[in-house]
Amino acid sequence: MAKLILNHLSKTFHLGGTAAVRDLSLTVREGGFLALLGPSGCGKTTVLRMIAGFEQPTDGSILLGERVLADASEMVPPEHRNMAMVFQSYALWPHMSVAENVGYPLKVRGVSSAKRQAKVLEALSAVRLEAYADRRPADLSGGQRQRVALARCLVTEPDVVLLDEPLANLDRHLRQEMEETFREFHARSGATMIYVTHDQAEAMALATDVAVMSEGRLLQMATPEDLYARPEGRLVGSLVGQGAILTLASPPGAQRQLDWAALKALYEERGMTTAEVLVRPQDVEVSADGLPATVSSALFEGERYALRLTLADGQMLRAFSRSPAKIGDQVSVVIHSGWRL
Ligand SMILES: Nc1ncnc2c1ncn2[C@@H]1O[C@H](COP(=O)(O)OP(=O)(O)OP(=O)(O)O)[C@@H](O)[C@H]1O
Repeated sequence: MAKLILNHLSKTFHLGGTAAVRDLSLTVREGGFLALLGPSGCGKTTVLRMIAGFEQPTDGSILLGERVLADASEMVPPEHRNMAMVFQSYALWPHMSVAENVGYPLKVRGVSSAKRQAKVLEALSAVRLEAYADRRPADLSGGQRQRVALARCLVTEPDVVLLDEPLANLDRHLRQEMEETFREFHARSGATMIYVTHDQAEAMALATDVAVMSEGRLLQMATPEDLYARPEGRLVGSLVGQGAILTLASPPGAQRQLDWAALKALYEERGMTTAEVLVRPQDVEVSADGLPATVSSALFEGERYALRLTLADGQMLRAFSRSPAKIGDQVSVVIHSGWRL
């Protein structure tokens, strides 16, 4: 195994058309779990299909370690890349049992029946489906089918596992359960995984690294923690986690993490040049002596109220509150921390 390198990768489907992927460079470390995150149409699937070998780059190259998998002039066919792809639709054979489905890629490769059986059992136990070996896919739940698809990709011991929105068809409860399965699968297989999703919570929960894309470009790649705490630019800031973006007077210097004293001063200054500052709801304290605000919406979430607040100048903030609040309430807020985008 080795790291996967995307080097100035571009893809244009039609001559003279707009590029689906533009000059995208990133490295997925060996055994890493990368989520490709971005809105619909931003080019995530096209990146995944280029890595799998279903599309050829128009420009740039893809390398697995030292080995060039594809560039604009040549390309290693998908079956010679030792990668496995898991789709939303599972793509299981309905007429085969679970065990036969899982063992099929080995059968195609001419692996002996005894060896196949052992590998199939091992893969099924990795996704906790040993007891279902003789069932047909039609007799399984959506989550179980997805686990069969995962087991089928595990048997071939791929270097890289590619997942294209694999949980999109599942309900919320099952998604959480499957997230756990994916994490476990990643830990057990040691495979490098690349996971396409437009769901930021899913990307953050699963991956060791998240690459945020927009309009074919890579905006930022970082660990989930870093992406949340230090997003680069408005798009990443609004896509990852909850928060509100305030327009304040531009702070002097290059400092990006701003405390209450700085934020208050910048809010009141109304300078000529402005800066955008991301404020997370947990950094807003309601009922502390600070800026006057009006509650514009209050949503009871069980353990707390999620509030939208309107400041005196009309700007919006999000906050959490333990005590009940209702629309129209006048409050005072302190913003403990903000991140200059
Ligand atoms: N085979 C194709 N021929 C022409 N254009 C294509 C083709 N595949 C994708 N595109 C275009 O490339 C752009 C990126 O598509 P892609 O499917 O990679 O986006 P995505 O981020 O995966 O979106 P989604 O989340 O909706 O699947 C889109 O504008 C799409 O219309």
